[in-house]
Amino acid sequence: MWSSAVYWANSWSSPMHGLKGSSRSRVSLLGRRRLCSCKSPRKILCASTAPLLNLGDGNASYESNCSNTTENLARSTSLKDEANILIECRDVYKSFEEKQILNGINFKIRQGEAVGIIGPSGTGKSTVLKIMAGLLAPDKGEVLICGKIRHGLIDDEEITGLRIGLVFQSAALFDWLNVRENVGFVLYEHSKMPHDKIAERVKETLAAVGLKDVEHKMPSELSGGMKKRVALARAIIYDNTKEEIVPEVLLYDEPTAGLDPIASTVIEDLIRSVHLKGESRAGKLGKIASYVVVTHQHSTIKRAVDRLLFLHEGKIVWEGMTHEFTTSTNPVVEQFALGCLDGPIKY
Ligand SMILES: Nc1ncnc2c1ncn2[C@@H]1O[C@H](COP(=O)(O)OP(=O)(O)OP(=O)(O)O)[C@@H](O)[C@H]1O
Repeated sequence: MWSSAVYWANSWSSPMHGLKGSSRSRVSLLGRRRLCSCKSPRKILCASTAPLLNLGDGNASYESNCSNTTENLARSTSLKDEANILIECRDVYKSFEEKQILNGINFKIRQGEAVGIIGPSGTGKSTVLKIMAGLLAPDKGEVLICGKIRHGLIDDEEITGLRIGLVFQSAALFDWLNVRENVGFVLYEHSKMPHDKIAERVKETLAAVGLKDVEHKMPSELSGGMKKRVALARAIIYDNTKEEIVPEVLLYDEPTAGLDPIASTVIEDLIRSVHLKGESRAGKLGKIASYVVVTHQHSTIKRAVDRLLFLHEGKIVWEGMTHEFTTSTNPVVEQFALGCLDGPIKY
């Protein structure tokens, strides 16, 4: 049976920011094992053994052009299909001290979906990702992983069969490790692959995100866009010597924040493309998995997302396909889409 695992696909700002108590102590165990001396926690990985994905028929191809980027996954995903729900939030509430952030949110992430979470700043989008990833527990409500209620946080032993990766917003690659060690982290920590094979996988994965000859560089020597690509490589690297690749959902928190339009396009296309490939030792293509992107950028919504959830005042107030977003007559969505000062959203 596959095991579930939540990992820090990419710890842009400190991954421990916002974590308290047991979560913090568990996550703080992340560090070098072979790369440093501490022991790794049972099921928490620092980067992904992400299955790179196909669209189910094994023949899916990805064209990185403007016209078709939002359509492929949408076609393969029927919203009426209640089967294959990978993650579900049921009536989830969360507050921080006196402040009520989530007020009973409900949504499902199905196999193969590319979902965006949008909404005003401070409305709780990152909190939703952390709850989905199991880094924060809801005060009330349930999170179901592959139909099973998750009772605890990331080290829940009961959930099997799905990996959940969280890709943080700000570039905080481990600054004491070079690019090879950062990208290969999960393989050094959690696989039996020999180091020379890991180095090969790192090289291949860096090539997949358009980088070469950077393995020996330190994060401080990289531009912001390069750091994001390195972090993406760390999120998608996987052990291809295994017979099976564990299905996975990747959660991206503002992956294009702070990038120029062209660098954003590169990342958006990478987010799409890395979900369409992947092969295990047995030559099996990776299982279709899904991803969720929290973003404020229109280009990211258009290029990297098929379905949108709009979060406002602690609730999902609108849900629809990306192309419906700009034509919605929901006043909250309309105001947000047009960037108007007048409307129900108050700043
Ligand atoms: N660990 C925490 N402790 C206390 N307050 C928190 C914590 N995490 C988040 N918050 C608060 O919860 C609210 C929602 O934060 P969150 O980061 O989820 O919003 P967001 O919608 O992702 O915001 P943005 O779009 O600006 O990134 C904010 O007011 C934030 O200050």
